[in-house]
Amino acid sequence: MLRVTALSVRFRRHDGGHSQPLSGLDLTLARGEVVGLVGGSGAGKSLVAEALMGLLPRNAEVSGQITLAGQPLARGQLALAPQGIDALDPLTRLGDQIRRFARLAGQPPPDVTACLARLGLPAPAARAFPHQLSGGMAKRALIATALATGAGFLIADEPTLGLDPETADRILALLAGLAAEGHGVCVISHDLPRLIAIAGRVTILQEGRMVETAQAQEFTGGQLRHPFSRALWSAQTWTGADLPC
Ligand SMILES: Nc1ncnc2c1ncn2[C@@H]1O[C@H](COP(=O)(O)OP(=O)(O)OP(=O)(O)O)[C@@H](O)[C@H]1O
Repeated sequence: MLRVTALSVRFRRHDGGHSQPLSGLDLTLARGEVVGLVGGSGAGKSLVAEALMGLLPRNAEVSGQITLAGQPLARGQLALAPQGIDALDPLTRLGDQIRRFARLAGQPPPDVTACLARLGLPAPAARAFPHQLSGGMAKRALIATALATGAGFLIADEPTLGLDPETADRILALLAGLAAEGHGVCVISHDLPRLIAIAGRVTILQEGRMVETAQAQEFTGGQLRHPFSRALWSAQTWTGADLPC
């Protein structure tokens, strides 16, 4: 079980002050499950991912506990498929990027074709540069590079952003499949209706603070406890049916 307790992030500013965009986040993630992380823009979702991965800049102060099976989380146990496809190296073919991720994580050379096929990507994609991939292929390529590390836990940051509904569904089904294979998968998303189709629990962030963690069925069952959670849900499921013509 990956356990995050009281995770906070503070940035020191040049003027000697500081900002604190994340305070007191608690999160658990077990192998075999998908957990969602949602919130408005700027709520701190990507910060959570970057803090867990140790990717924040030097002026960041991260506090809280991050443990896996009771021990401090070690390098290589958690992988991130970042939000932006610019995280892919624009000058390196995808197959070589997958090999590089595996090598840097101390893994044996991967079967690139199998890595691609696992994400529904065709074998020729191994020879493609990132600019030659569609948005949906690039999102899957980011997941492929993360999986090449061999980590048992994965964070996918906005894996469906900007994709058509069919491709978004396919990517979320892939992530659910990874959980079914035994990964622990945390999905950061703005797309709550799609997210609750695969996530057992969803943690809701508002302006850097966790307002609640709800079971997926609490969204559809009208049982959300916090007003912000209810507002987030109704904003995404509003159909416009009550709009006067
Ligand atoms: N390096 C940094 N220095 C200072 N503040 C930062 C830094 N990185 C992020 N922040 C701040 O942290 C807050 C949360 O940012 P974050 O990227 O985590 O939001 P988010 O919830 O992922 O938003 P979005 O859904 O728009 O991607 C923002 O106010 C942002 O300005």
